[in-house]
Amino acid sequence: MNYIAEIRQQNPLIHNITNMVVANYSANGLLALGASPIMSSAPEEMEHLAQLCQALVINIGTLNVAQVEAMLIAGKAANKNGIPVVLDPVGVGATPFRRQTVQRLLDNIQFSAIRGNAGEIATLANVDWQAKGVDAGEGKADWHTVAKTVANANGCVVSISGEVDYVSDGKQVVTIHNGTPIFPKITGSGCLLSAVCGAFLAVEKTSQNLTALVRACTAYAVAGERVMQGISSTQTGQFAIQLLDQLAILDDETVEQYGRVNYV
Ligand SMILES: Nc1ncnc2c1ncn2[C@@H]1O[C@H](COP(=O)(O)OP(=O)(O)OP(=O)(O)O)[C@@H](O)[C@H]1O
Ligand SMILES: Cc1ncsc1CCO
Ligand SMILES: [Mg+2]
Repeated sequence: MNYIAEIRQQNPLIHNITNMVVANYSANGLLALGASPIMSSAPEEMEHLAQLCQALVINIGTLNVAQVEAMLIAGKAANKNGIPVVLDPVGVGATPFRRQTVQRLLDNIQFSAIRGNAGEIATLANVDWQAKGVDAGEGKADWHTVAKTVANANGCVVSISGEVDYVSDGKQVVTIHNGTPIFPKITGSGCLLSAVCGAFLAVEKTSQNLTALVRACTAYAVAGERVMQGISSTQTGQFAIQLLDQLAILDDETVEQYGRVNYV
């Protein structure tokens, strides 16, 4: 399937319950790609939004108690309506509140995909890890096993982003060897990727969630590589802006041509 063409044609509405750092950037990134964003965390309107939207993205970056209530209502309503739900467990290892909230979300919501950096997914797999706040941090793990384990434990697709991205549905593991080390130098690059995963899942009507996630992660990393053809590795501000520009002109053929994807 040509996911990007489908997104531009269908213009899916993506509901994001996200953090205050990245709300604007994520909304602009979804618009650039050809989807439509709506950002909302009001518990009062979660059920109504589930009637209107084609995907839900839950991001725990700047949690508060009211937002957790909204996430639970929205996630359950999305499940009832058959809308895909993505979880970005931002900084889940950092505090007990984040850990407990992610556990509640996983216990009450059936996610289609979980997308996080190495530290976040290592935490979900109970791997010993030195995360640094919301950043990936340091440690060693067998990522094939971690991706599979977390996918099987939660009955969904799991994507671990980093120098290599690992995507698994619990059976297969796919590695993606695209991207640029400047990505972690801008805040919210992973949060936007999770929103982009929501847009790809929104147009995937045959439950090929592994394929949708692989294509989303490949497309996004290729867009980043194309930005770096025109700027230097210290131009983080330009990178943030021009990533939006590249998402706006990216097409499925380019992703196919430049994607370095291994099915293991
Ligand atoms: N060292 C690297 N080399 C190449 N690509 C990278 C590298 N690190 C991250 N990426 C790419 O950056 C993108 C965002 O992933 P990253 O792991 O930085 O997210 P994140 O840590 O969740 O970000 P944030 O929490 O700031 O939103 C992905 O497409 C990933 O492939
Ligand atoms: C910096 C930061 N703090 C909470 S969320 C966030 C955005 C990157 O995940
Ligand atoms: Mg992140």
